[in-house]
Amino acid sequence: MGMTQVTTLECTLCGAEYDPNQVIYTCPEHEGVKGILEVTYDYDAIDDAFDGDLGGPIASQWKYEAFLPVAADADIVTLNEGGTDLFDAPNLSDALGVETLVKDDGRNPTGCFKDRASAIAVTKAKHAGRDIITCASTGNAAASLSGYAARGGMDCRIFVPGDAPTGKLAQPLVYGADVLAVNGSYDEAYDLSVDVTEKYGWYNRNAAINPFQVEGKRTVGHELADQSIARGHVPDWVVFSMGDGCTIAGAWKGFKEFYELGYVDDRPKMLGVQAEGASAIHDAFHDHEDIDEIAETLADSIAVGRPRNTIKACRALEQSGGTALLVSDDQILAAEALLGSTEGIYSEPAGATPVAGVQTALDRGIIEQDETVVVVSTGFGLKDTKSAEKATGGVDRIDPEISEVEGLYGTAEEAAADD
Ligand SMILES: Cc1ncc(COP(=O)(O)O)c(C=O)c1O
Ligand SMILES: N[C@@H](CCOP(=O)(O)O)C(=O)O
Repeated sequence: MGMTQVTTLECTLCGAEYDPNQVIYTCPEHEGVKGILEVTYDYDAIDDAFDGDLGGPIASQWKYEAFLPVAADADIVTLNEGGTDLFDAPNLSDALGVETLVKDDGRNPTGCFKDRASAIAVTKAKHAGRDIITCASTGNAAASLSGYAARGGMDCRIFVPGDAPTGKLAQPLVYGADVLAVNGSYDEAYDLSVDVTEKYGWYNRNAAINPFQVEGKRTVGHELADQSIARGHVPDWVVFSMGDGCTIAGAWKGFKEFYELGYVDDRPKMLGVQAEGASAIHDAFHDHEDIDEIAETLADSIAVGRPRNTIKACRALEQSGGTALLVSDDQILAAEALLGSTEGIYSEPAGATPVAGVQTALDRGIIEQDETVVVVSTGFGLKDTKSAEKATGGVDRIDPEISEVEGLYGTAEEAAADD
C-alpha cells in the first residue's frame, strides 16, 4: 500500500516531480547531491486522518503519524522517540536576560534528536524489503541509525570521520553496527557513503539525500507547536544549531504545517547558529561571495564544510523571518557549562550552540529582551566528555585527607560560621 498522504517528491532546484513510492535520493537532472527532493503532501487527507489531542500529552512522535511518510501497512520500528520535554528555564533566563525555554531533544532513546528520522528510515527500508542500511555521520546519526537497525533486525554499515568522539563510536559498536572510521573529514566520509550507496544498493539514511529524513525531523516542529498550544503562546524565536541544515528545515516545515492547518495561531522566527569555523549556511544566507568550505570547530556534529541542505535551511530562515549567525568555539563551550550549571541539562557542544547563539543575538539586538526564546538542545553531553572537560576545566584532584577539603572550603567550623 502506498503512502496516501504523500503526493510527490519535488526537486528543490528544477521542480521535477518523482513517484514517492520508489527508493530515489536526489534529482537525476543535477550532478552529485545537488538536486535535493522535497516531500509534498495532501494536507486535506492529513487533516482528515489526524485526531491527535493538541495541547495534550505527547507520548512519542507517533502522535503525529498522520503527518509521517510511512505506508499504512508498514511495521513501524520505534524506540518511542520524540515527546521530549519543553522545560521552563528560569535560571538560564536570568543569566541570559531573556525568557528562555529548553526543548531537550538529547532525551531521545539514543541521546539525540536523530532518532526521529532514524525511526522513519528503518521503517521505510524494511518496508522496501532492504536488509542493509548505511549512512555517513559525524557520530550521532550513526549511533542513532545503528540502534534502530538493531531494533529492526537490519545490518548497519556506517561511515564516520576517524576523529569522532569516542562515545559516538562506542555507541554504534554496542548496537552491533559495522563502524568504518574514515581517515578524513565528515565531508569525505559523506562522499564515500553516497558512492557506496550507488554501487552496492544499500538503503541510505542520510537526511541530506534521503528526502524522507527531514520529514521525521519535522516532528520536533509539530511538538513545539503542540507544546505552544499547551502553554497558550507561541515563542518569538526557536533556535537550532546548523550543520547540513536538515534539522532546522524539518522543524520549520513541521511548525509551518500546523500553522497553515490552523492548529496554532502564530509562527516563530527561526535562528540558525553555526560555528565560526564551519559557516557555510550562514555565508550562503547572508550572500557572502566566498563561501568557506573548510570545517574546523570542536562542535563536531556541526563540523560540516559542504552542507547538503543549504537550500531548505535558508528557506526556513527566510520564510520565518529569522536569520543565521556565528559563534566561536569558546562561546559554545561556555554555553555548554552555562546550560548544565543553570538548568541541569547536559548537552554536547552542538546541542549547547543555540544558547551561545541567543547571547550573541541579544548583544546584536536581533533578539529583544521582551521576547520568548526556545533553544533546542539536540544531543546529550555524555557522548563527548572531552569537550565537557574543556568547558568546565575538569575535576579538582585531591588526596583522601580532610585537610585537602579544608584547603578548599575552610574548616567545618569556619564554613558553619559563614552560613
Ligand atoms: C547534536 C546535533 N546538533 C545539531 C546537528 C545539526 O543538524 P543538521 O546537520 O541537520 O543541520 C547535528 C547533526 O546533524 C547534531 O548531531
Ligand atoms: N551531524 C550529523 C550528520 C548526518 O546526520 P543527518 O541526520 O543529517 O543525516 C550526524 O550526527 O551524523
